[in-house]
Amino acid sequence: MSIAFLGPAGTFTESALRQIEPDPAHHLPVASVPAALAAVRDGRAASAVVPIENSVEGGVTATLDALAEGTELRICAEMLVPIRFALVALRPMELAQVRAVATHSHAWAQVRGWVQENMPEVEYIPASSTAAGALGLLASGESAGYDAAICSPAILAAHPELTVLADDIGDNRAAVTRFVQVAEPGEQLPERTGSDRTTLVIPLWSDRAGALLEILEQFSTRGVNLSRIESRPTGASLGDYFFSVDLDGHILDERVSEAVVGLRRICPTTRFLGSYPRAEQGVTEVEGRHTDGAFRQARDWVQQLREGR
Ligand SMILES: O=C(O)C(=O)C[C@]1(C(=O)O)C=C[C@@H](O)C=C1
Repeated sequence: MSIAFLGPAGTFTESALRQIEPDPAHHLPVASVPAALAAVRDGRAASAVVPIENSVEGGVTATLDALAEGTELRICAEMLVPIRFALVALRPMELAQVRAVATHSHAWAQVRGWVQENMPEVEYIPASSTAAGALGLLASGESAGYDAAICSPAILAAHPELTVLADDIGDNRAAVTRFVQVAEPGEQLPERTGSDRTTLVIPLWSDRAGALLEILEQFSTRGVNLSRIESRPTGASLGDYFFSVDLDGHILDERVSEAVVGLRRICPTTRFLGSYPRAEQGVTEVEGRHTDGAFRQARDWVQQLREGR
């Protein structure tokens, strides 16, 4: 079965997808992140690849929100894609001649400085993806409603008829986006590698003082490092938030499972979105008192006490 992704071909998401499935015959392009997750939920796709975090813009809110609601899905893999943007048009033109430019909102946010400096008067036209903006130019020409698009230079391989007006225009040249592959729960958990990530959704169950501290303590007392924590409105009412959290470690690590038990006791609607290998190389450092062995030893000791020994 195919893998759904934010299409069309030529998006950064497609570059991420190619890392795990190079054959386009197995790719199912869709128009949005919620549509990609819906394709998994209704069985049209075996899994989906969606962006989750950008090193410049932070969490991809469309993904965080769509994973936090609806039936539970599980992240089973992650991929990193270096982000480089090109400004393309149908013909060579001066930057001053460009009146409107289309791209994805996340891409727009990452070229703001360059645009301000080089095309301060240009109008921004939102597109469902970077590739959709570029292909819209090719499909509709002058009547597209814009005369340039900001997209991945990868699109030029399939569409050499596009003219590059400017390349490498990102405000941060080291920008990277992290993508995740998401499937239905029920598949086996990805194996523990020693360099894993776990993603959780934690609805803030109370707005009393110290509620967030109580959540964080579950992790800190077990030596679990959080690599991302973001609050998102649930949409139910003002002040009603959930936290989207990434932590270093696997649910099969004792320190992580103990932290999740503690969390679930104080926040019974905590959602587990999966444990999966980190894309970056390296091993998660764990202090002696937080290793699996230390947890087991302490538990065995308590067990003996409970047995009256
Ligand atoms: O529009 C695309 O090409 C995408 O794959 C989406 C997306 C995103 O949503 O962040 C992916 C990476 C870039 O940071 C910009 C846009």
